[in-house]
Amino acid sequence: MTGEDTDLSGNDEEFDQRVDDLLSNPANADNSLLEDVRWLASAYCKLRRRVRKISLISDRQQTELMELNRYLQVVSRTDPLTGLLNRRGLIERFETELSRLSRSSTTLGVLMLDIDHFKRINDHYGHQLGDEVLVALAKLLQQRLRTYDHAARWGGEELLLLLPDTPRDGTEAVAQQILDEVRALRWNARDLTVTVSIGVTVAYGADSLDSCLKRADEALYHAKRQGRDRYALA
Ligand SMILES: Nc1nc2c(ncn2[C@@H]2O[C@H](COP(=O)(O)OP(=O)(O)OP(=O)(O)O)[C@@H](O)[C@H]2O)c(=O)[nH]1
Repeated sequence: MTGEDTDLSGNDEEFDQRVDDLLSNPANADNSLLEDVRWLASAYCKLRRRVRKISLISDRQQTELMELNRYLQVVSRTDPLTGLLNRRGLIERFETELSRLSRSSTTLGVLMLDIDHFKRINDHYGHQLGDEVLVALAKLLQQRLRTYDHAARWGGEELLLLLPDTPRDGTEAVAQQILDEVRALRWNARDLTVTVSIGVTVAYGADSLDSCLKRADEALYHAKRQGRDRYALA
């Protein structure tokens, strides 16, 4: 067969042009292979379209997969009732903050907060109001804290707050403000007053997660023992 060049590799436009040239060349008019070339060129075009479609789909699937992954990352670290971080989410943030501390001279305020007599609230006003109390406290904390603070539901009625770059007096001031703001909240059940107790500690340098949690827990225990609706320091 006569053609300037029988190498059909290269880009798509070039390929199409070469096939056209081959087919329209009068010297090839009687060539018995012409039909085969026409058929192959058409099959190749169809194949090309399919490959394009498949790669578009796989790009879209990849984007969807990445979005799903991001969503799962958030959901698996969020408490469904309050929208705060869950324990897993907070542990990750805590470890990041502690590793930052080990390379700086700043301090990290840690507050472990527990609703006082929550069992009585549930028993007296019902579990649904108990849930409402948890949601309202979470909202108060989210509004109260700075954007780079971290708030989590640590357990049933226990919340944990991390205040990066916050010294002891600043951490105590936040604890006192939270106590006052929670006490001032008003509820649909008018005779209900909710208070919290807070265990406060401050992490420095090479502090470990376990030791911070232990101190915050001990401090919380003291706050409860000393009469609740207060913070204690460890
Ligand atoms: N409504 C509701 N209650 C919960 C939830 N998680 C835990 N609780 C309840 O919280 C109560 C905690 O009770 P306790 O550990 O005895 O503590 P408390 O009554 O708050 O007493 P103090 O901590 O000593 O002041 C239990 O009755 C749990 O059932 C929740 O998601 N929603």
